[in-house]
Amino acid sequence: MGISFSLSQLGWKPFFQQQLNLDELSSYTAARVFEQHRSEYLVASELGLQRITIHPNMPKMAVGDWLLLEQANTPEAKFVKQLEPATLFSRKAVGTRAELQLIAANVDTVFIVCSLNNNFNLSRIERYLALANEAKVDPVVVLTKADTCNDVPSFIQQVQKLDPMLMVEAVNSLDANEVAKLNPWCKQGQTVAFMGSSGVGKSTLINTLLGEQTSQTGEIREADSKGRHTTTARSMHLMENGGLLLDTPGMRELQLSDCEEGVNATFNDITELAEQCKFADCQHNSEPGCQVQQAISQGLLDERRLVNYHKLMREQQFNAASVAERRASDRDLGKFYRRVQNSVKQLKQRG
Ligand SMILES: Nc1nc2c(ncn2[C@@H]2O[C@H](COP(=O)(O)OP(=O)(O)OP(=O)(O)O)[C@@H](O)[C@H]2O)c(=O)[nH]1
Ligand SMILES: [Zn+2]
Repeated sequence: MGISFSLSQLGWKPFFQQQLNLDELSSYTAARVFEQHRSEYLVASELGLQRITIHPNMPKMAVGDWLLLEQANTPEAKFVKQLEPATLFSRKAVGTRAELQLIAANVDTVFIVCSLNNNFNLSRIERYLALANEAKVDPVVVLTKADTCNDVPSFIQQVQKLDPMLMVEAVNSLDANEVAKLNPWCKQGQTVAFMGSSGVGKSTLINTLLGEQTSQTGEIREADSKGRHTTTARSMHLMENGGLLLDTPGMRELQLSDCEEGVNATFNDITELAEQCKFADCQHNSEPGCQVQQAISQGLLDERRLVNYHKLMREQQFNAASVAERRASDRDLGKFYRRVQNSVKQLKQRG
């Protein structure tokens, strides 16, 4: 097992402690999922890193999840139960069965990465904010490639206008001194993850945040994993200043689906105005007494923001509905098969 961790290093919080009774606290070991593979999880606990084989009767877990182990210090370590996650990124699987795919659990902060070049896009940032809000994870907008931009403050201001409480930082991801601006969210026991479109500099940022630690954790895992490959697609890493960095490709492909709450939270300026509209079902188009339109005409609200609010709302509804439809059509197909089987049976019985 080699390396060992303290519970606080691993991100243990009162929220998890409260889920356990005294008996469980004394008999079992709490462990956190660091890597997810097809047939096993790599988990970390006070006893170190170890592999847990996935059994069909185990609940589905994601990187970042907490679980309890029995006899954790033996090769027979047994999964006892999964703890309820404090936050969760999930998505509806595309396919015949409408399954919920768990992407990342117990993330404290998500860095919404956007570069300061022609890729800069406020509506895209709002989309990521909706996902973060739905997952109940605190967002921080990280504007990368600040070194290539000659008017950084104006971009920061534009993002800040989306929400005066929003955290925004501009960095050159290649410069560790600048990336240190993110340290307040990367302290011991804090878990961070990343969202952002391709090429904005997520990998660069991640490498800078991991610093020297990349190779160190790599070596530890190599020694531990009996020669298996050290890097993995879905994994957590320790950062130089003690935080945990969660990097999984699923985060990069997250879609808006069934996240009305997250969208509304992102646009709470609009939803608050909407409460004052004359008509309860106001669509904020050209209805009389529309407070949203009034705010736009007074220059208090960006029309782009209203357009994007409608767009994201429709998108999440559409994705959620198509999942429900898939589920319904699956059921119909199931019924059809059963009908056919029954009539075959009846025919056989008669024959
Ligand atoms: N000048 C400058 N270049 C950067 C910065 N961040 C990233 N880059 C460069 O931008 C390019 C893309 O960065 P990546 O880190 O690969 O981007 P990514 O978001 O991980 O992209 P995917 O792997 O496609 O998801 C690379 O050539 C980086 O060196 C920055 O802050 N300043
Ligand atoms: Zn209205």
